[in-house]
Amino acid sequence: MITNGLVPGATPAAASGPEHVEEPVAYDAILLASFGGPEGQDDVIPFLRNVTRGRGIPEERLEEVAHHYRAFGGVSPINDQNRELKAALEAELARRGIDLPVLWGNRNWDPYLRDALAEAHERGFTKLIAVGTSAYSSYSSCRQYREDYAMALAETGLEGVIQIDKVRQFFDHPGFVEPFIEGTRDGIAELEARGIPRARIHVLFATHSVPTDDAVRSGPRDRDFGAGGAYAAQHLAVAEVVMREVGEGVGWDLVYQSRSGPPTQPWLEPDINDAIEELPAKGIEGLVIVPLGFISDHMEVKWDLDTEALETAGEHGIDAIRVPTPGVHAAFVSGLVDLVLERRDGIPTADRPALTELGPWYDVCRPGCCENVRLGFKPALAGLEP
Ligand SMILES: CC1=C(CCC(=O)O)c2cc3nc(cc4[nH]c(cc5[nH]c(cc1n2)c(C)c5CCC(=O)O)c(CCC(=O)O)c4C)C(CCC(=O)O)=C3C
Ligand SMILES: [Fe+2]
Repeated sequence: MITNGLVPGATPAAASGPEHVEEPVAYDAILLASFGGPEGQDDVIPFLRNVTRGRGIPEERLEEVAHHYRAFGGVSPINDQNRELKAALEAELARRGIDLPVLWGNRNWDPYLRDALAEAHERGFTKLIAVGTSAYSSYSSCRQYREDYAMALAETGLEGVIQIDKVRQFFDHPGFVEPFIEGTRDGIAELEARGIPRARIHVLFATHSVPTDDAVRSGPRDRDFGAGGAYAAQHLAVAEVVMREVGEGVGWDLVYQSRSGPPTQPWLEPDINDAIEELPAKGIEGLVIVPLGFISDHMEVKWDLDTEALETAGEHGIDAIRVPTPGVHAAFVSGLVDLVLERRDGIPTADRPALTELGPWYDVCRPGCCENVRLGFKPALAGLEP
């Protein structure tokens, strides 16, 4: 258990992290913002059209993804997971005596962000703090949320009436990382208990692939994070923290999953299945898959990892374990509440917990953060433009 907000031996809020804190704001409510997913077979195609409108996703890819949802009765697990997260946040807020209602709205399916804003307006709320179910920086995980907040305000005519701020990207917040540390420790221990020595165990940290064009533009325009941009750098930094804590003598890599888009468009690689195929030649017998890019066990986890990647491992004679996502882990829920409070109270950067030298991340995104050149410029909240 992390007690002081920092993993022992990990880097505290580093002087090199961004110095960027906003004034305190008396928020009226929390806006839990998520992706959304279908809740029955009839929703599958309309949902996929919502997600991919204007994106140039090939028809075959849509059919393939529709099949994943169909295999689960047309119901994405993500909605129930968000209902549970909302209830857990409410319970934690009540436990701490904090009077902040939680509203829930999605980018791509019912209940939509615009529904949550309409409810906020009815209840007389004018200052919302958004908590997105997305920890890292990239167009899909940062800017697209901010564009959709702006669009939902425009759709409801509430521009200038309701203010929406967001908590920082929380990839290196202890509440998000601790469940992965625990899961990785347990996964390695379980494989050892099955008789596999540490030298023959490998850890693959899995996250969603994104177009390399998006990856290089992730994070602020004026900071250089290397080839995969802030997106890859943040994942690598968090994976290093996890391995430093519990991975002594065990090898690891960062790998990608759920690639979409036309085959001509480069996306981040290697794919997790390709990486698994290489493991037997390296003498690996046991594999721990850490879904580092994800908050809950939604379809990308249930299908791409639990169905496909575990099958690939089995085909190659590798004993594999997929560790849990943060879900409603107590540390994660309480960390999200801490993120809201640090923002509400304007806690200085130096007092904000962050386990990597990249953070604590910005309250307000810097100019050009997480741009998408393919889709062009769209207005976004909670960032400094242009
Ligand atoms: C970085 C990232 C995250 C992690 C951050 C975060 O969590 O926000 C994420 C999460 C998710 N992605 C999800 C579902 C989908 N993503 C798609 C398409 C895409 N994802 C992309 C990126 C990401 N996606 C990208 C670059 C595309 C190409 C189209 C585009 O440029 O936007 C498509 C269309 C079909 C396809 O192309 O695969 C679907 C159905 C669900 C819901 C799962 C459920 O229902 O349980 C979740 C949580
Ligand atoms: Fe996605």
